[in-house]
Amino acid sequence: MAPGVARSVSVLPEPGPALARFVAQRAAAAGGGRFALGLSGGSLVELLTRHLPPAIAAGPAAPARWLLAFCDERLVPPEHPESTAGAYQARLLPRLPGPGPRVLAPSPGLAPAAAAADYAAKLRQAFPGEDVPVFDLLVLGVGPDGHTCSLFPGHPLLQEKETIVAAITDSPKPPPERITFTLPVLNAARAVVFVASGEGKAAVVKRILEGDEENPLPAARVQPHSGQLCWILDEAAAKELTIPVEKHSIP
Ligand SMILES: O=C1O[C@H](COP(=O)(O)O)[C@@H](O)[C@H](O)[C@H]1O
Repeated sequence: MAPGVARSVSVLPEPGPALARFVAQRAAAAGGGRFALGLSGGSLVELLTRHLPPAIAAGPAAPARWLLAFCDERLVPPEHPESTAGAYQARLLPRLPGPGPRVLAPSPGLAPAAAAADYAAKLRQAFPGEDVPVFDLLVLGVGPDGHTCSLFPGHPLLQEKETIVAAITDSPKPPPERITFTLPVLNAARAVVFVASGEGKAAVVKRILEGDEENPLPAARVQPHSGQLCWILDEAAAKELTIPVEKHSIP
């Protein structure tokens, strides 16, 4: 792990409520200012849809002050079941207290390169004066192969240092056409929280958190330059770890 990165690993019977509390706490800490939040898709959609609304209702975090963006998106119509933005807009947003967040979503119906350029332009407009958008919190998942967002092992996009949003047309995980935040955006965040559940993630979680690989997996390359890095795991995903972990608590 990169020196200077403050990392915590929490293991809980059910990560959902802990993740929701973490998001709510970071949002409340933004006080009266904007809270820039990036969400990933996959299993996180259901987790956040179920647990974030009650966590927000219980505290001072006001979604009206949020800027909500998506860390990656599959290039399918918004109503398609694989659309991350479509899933959150249909399932989570209606359950947040109004008025809801300002949402930055990729424009549908564009070819991959145009979709990436369009979303990057939206981000630059939302983060004026920042060469790389600095999110207050990015919520990331990790695939069994170690991918995060739509950054996949061995893919040239891992070397991308200039663009903030990139297009991929050969995703090994369907659908093939996607756009994704690049590592500069992920590593500029003030806080990053990874969530992984299930035995199927145990081996890759061990590789990421305990390995010291010459060619690190995408999720292992997320080392926020000056931010906080947290992992929230269930017991099955953590079962191969030998490093010290926080049991039943989040930072
Ligand atoms: O395809 C994707 O996969 C990752 C991991 O998903 P999970 O269901 O294994 O948690 C997800 O974080 C990303 O947003 C998505 O596009």
